[in-house]
Amino acid sequence: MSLEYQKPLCLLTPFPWGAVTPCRDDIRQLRALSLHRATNVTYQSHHVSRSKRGQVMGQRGGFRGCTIWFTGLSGAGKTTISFALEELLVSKGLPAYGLDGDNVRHGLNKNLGFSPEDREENIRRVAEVAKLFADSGVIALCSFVSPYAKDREKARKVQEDIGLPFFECFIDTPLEICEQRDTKGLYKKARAGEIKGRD
Ligand SMILES: Nc1ncnc2c1ncn2[C@@H]1O[C@H](COP(=O)(O)OS(=O)(=O)O)[C@@H](OP(=O)(O)O)[C@H]1O
Ligand SMILES: Nc1ncnc2c1ncn2[C@@H]1O[C@H](COP(=O)(O)OP(=O)(O)O)[C@@H](O)[C@H]1O
Repeated sequence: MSLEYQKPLCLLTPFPWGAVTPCRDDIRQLRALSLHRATNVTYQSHHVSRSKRGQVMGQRGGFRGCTIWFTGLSGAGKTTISFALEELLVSKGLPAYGLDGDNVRHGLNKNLGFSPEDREENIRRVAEVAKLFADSGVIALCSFVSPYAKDREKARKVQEDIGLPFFECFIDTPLEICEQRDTKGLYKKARAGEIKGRD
């Protein structure tokens, strides 16, 4: 498959000393290119079926793989609920794993910030990871602000396209309550103009 751009990378902004830095449109194009960089790759089928995996996962037998996706404001209670559910499921012999925004951003996604583009990429990667967990028979519990419906819909599609259930759960805590909690001091910083939605 060839990947050619209709539009050339023409919007480079020169620095006074002659170096160039890509502008936002260029970054979008570069990112789109980097997301589809590999060519000549062929999907390799596994020899183990989901039901076989289900037989060896957990103490309860049967395939349980799915994704439960918690979305909501910072401070809404996503992590609390997700990790409590993880504990409950594991205590009942059901394999579960909590993938949390703060944690994933320390590792896999530590090169991403909070611009709309970075949030989109954050959710795309996590959806792919959750798909692998779910396909292996684990209940993937994802707790991410994931503010954009289109990104959550893509995450759902990634799972449902291969027959894995996906449950979206909106933690509907009002902004005023989240701001009162402000466990990380982010709302205070945002009100003070120290951080913006993109920072
Ligand atoms: N600007 C800004 N906006 C939102 N969140 C911020 C920001 N800066 C840092 N943080 C911290 O990062 C956590 C959110 O990461 P996510 O990966 O869930 O965000 S997103 O889904 O990509 O929007 C979020 O975690 P939670 O508070 O648990 O939601 C914050 O601790
Ligand atoms: N249902 C709840 N009722 C009251 N406080 C809660 C509830 N869920 C979470 N909290 C508290 O709110 C704060 C933020 O919760 P957290 O799970 O970290 O939110 P998020 O992951 O959405 O940012 C924590 O101090 C937590 O103890």
